Amino acid sequence: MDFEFELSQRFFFDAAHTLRRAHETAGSLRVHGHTYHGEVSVRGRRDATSGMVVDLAVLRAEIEAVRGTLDHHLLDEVPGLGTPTLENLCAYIATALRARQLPVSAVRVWREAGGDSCRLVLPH
Ligand SMILES: Nc1nc2c(c(=O)[nH]1)N=C([C@H](O)[C@H](O)COP(=O)(O)OP(=O)(O)OP(=O)(O)O)CN2
Ligand SMILES: [Zn+2]
Repeated sequence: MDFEFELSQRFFFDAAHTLRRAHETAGSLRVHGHTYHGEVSVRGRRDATSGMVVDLAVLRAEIEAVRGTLDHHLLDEVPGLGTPTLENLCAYIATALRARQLPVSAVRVWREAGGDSCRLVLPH
């Protein structure tokens, strides 16, 4: 049976942002930081020889390259991110990893402190 698998790798990054919003505006407008947690999932079938969808070392290396554009950055200034919301962070990470030829199926970004979480699911 040729099963289809979903493989996931977690990571985190620390970054600053501001957020212009209609609600609770004061705190969000000042530059401040968060620890963001991320989880990237890739979907596919096993390679007959390696038994892998993709080597986790490759997935980790590609994530690290994208993580480096976010960690210890002011997210407002990251090219291609847009307003630094959880949704845009998910889309940014998914787009960057798909551009690196990874079969991304989902990206989740969350902040432990406030319990905020967002998950982007990409179509098959
Ligand atoms: N749809 C979305 N709504 C909101 C988002 C988002 O990403 N997508 N983000 C925020 C805020 O960033 C979030 O509530 C945290 O508040 P913030 O002002 O950024 O920082 P705080 O220090 O108040 O947050 P902590 O949770 O205390 O770290 C709101 N809405
Ligand atoms: Zn914030």
